[in-house]
Amino acid sequence: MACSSSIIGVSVYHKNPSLEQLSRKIAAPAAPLHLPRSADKTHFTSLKVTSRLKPNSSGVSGGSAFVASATAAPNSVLSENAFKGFFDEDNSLDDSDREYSDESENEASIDNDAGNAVDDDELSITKLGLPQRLVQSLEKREITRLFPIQRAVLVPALEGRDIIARAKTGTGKTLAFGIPIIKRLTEDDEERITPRRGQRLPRVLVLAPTRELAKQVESEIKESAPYLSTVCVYGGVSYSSQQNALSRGVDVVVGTPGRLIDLIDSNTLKLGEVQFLVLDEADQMLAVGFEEDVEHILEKLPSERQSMLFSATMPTWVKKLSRKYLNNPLTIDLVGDQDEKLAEGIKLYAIPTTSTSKRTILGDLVTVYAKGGKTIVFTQTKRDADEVSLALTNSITSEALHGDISQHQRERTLNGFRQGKFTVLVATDVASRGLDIPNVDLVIHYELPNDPETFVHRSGRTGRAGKEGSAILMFTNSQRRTVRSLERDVGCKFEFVSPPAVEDVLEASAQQVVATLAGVHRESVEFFTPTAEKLIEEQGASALAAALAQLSGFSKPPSSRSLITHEQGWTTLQLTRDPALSRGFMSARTVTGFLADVYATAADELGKIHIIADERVQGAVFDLPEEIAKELLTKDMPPGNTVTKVTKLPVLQDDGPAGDFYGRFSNRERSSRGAGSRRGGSSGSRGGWGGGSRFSSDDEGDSFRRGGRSGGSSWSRGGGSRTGGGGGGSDWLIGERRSSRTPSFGARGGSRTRDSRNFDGACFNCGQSGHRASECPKKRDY
Ligand SMILES: Nc1ncnc2c1ncn2[C@@H]1O[C@H](COP(=O)(O)OP(=O)(O)OP(=O)(O)O)[C@@H](O)[C@H]1O
Repeated sequence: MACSSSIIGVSVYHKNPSLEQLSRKIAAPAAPLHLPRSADKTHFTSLKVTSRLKPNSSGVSGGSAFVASATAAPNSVLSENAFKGFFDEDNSLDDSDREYSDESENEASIDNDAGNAVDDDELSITKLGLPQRLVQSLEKREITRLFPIQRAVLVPALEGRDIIARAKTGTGKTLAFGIPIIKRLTEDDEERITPRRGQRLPRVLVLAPTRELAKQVESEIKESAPYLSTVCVYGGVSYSSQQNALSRGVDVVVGTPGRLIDLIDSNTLKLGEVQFLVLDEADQMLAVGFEEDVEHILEKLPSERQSMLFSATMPTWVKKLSRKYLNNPLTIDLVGDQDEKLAEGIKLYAIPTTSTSKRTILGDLVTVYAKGGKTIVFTQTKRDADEVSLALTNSITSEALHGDISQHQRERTLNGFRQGKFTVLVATDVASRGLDIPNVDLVIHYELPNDPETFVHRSGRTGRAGKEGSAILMFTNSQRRTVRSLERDVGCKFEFVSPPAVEDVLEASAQQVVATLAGVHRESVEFFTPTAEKLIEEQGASALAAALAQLSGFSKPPSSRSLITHEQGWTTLQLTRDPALSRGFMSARTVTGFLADVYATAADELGKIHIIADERVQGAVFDLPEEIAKELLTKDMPPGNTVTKVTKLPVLQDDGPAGDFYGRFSNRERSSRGAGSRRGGSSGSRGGWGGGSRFSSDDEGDSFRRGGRSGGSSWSRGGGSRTGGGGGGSDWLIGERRSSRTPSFGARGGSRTRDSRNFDGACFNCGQSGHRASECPKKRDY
């Protein structure tokens, strides 16, 4: 688990000045506190809990609300922006708070770590006094025990309290409000002498920021209480079916603000009997510009009602909304101020890329990390979502989802994804909030999210309901600092990894193919068995290997790929020198000089160079075109020098330039894009890996190799620069400087004169400047 887990508290506070004061002011009876055992493991590692028992007016057995003090978090921006100081402007408990607080007869603090027994039964839905019909439908869905947020909300909700709540993604917030509301409606109906029939008006209104979320809430409520009439209304589809459904009589209306207003204003939706209001993802309402609409709707609701607001953060508008429209709300915060904001079970990786290489490696990430399961890739723009999805489709089934896609198509796409008709959904942040798609194994942040909350919500599409998943953040060097702040803000740690090596992709592909074999029909297997037996007899295991390669899409061997630039057709090699046999320090120039002496063609074709950070190692990694790298590896090396092919990059010096580096050099970086002539390597039918078309780089320009190198990235040695002097200054800028100073050596493909008169670099052999190692007076025999 990449994210560290620390204290998670359940904070229940009235207009509280601080959690500590709260602990004193809202004290609790010394009643046994029942916390979920599972919560101990998965949601709470350390919990300072104060419990408070209300008279059992709720009808819930063992009805205890719990109050916990989470230790203040100095480092959590998310929390700070969210709930911290929510009630700062009103630091004292008002009369109603006191009244509520005083209802307790006993007061006690219970330290859960001190060993309070947790009663498993407490969370069992059969022990909560819920209506039998509700219990049955929940059990049918394999929901047998409450999740912590559901447990925390249940009692105060049943007591009629207004509630503001926050919990991590995928932890069951929908049923947190759903269960108490359904219980109240169900019991209300059961107690009626004359049943509500015909044109009954809605008793519950749920507001959601997106159509997808609204539909999801609708289906969660419908599945839990099929006997209630639940209608979902949202824009982008015709009014008539929604109008008809409302006119037939309804118990619960779930909707997005725009369409709700239309229906209210046309008098189709009447809110006069609404008893429960739920605002789901309230902060997101603000983000998508629904503030006015939401307020307009809230104004139309009966003042006698119970309101519950779920929000990940507490921007000013949401605070204002709570003050204006909620009645003395109880705040339940299961995230806490100093903890990681991500659900447990989400493993986090970060991968350094460039804007070009991310396209190249995306498919491989999906292959290696999702292992054939479902993946959601998040992009910043709709255009990117379309393009990335299209490019992926060459090798992996994929669809795009964003706001420009028609509502019908969005639903079709989501259904197809849910049903596993395709495995990769490429989406903008329209899908980052609330979407509950079971068994998403991998989330890829193709672009950095705009803020920590978005990161949490995107990542939270995996690892839901206690399951495991992975999230990968792709970032460029200029974004390295942002990644670090993200770690601080979210309270998590990334595992920094390199893009998958060719071998990893092959292995993962093979495993996926093998997994699919189990699904081949027995009769088909029988039909092919004689041929298989004959093949095995003739060719042994290689026949099966060939079949696996073909099925994996690798009928031809894939070309290698640079570990530095991720460019196809390049190989990354490592040069290591024995310090006892060499002088001076390793620099880019050293590499150039070394190659010039050992294999001049390699020096000509040299790509990027990085020096290894470990000071005990005199070494560098560098890129060469695949064939030239192979050739170099056959050459005799001078004593004390080793050249090897690397599959994983060592830690490199100056691993990332300062944040403004790409600002200054961004044009150069862009001009160096493209796989150029190395594209179209030798990959098989897989559609691009190595063949350049898994993510064809055509649209990215073509300048890197041919002629473009000298103007390439400032991280690359410019074309032909090997003979340039470039004394002093950063190694990384050498190529560029030299190519302008010594043009005769710059143009690749042109005649390359090895003229020592122009050599002002250092000798690889003795370290003196002005001559090459081959001309070194102290030349060793090798
Ligand atoms: N008590 C439970 N036991 C088992 N599964 C549950 C339970 N409660 C909810 N679930 C399931 O967990 C999944 C996540 O629930 P839900 O979508 O309500 O989470 P959420 O907290 O609203 O997530 P998000 O913050 O991403 O919107 C759903 O598939 C839901 O059916």
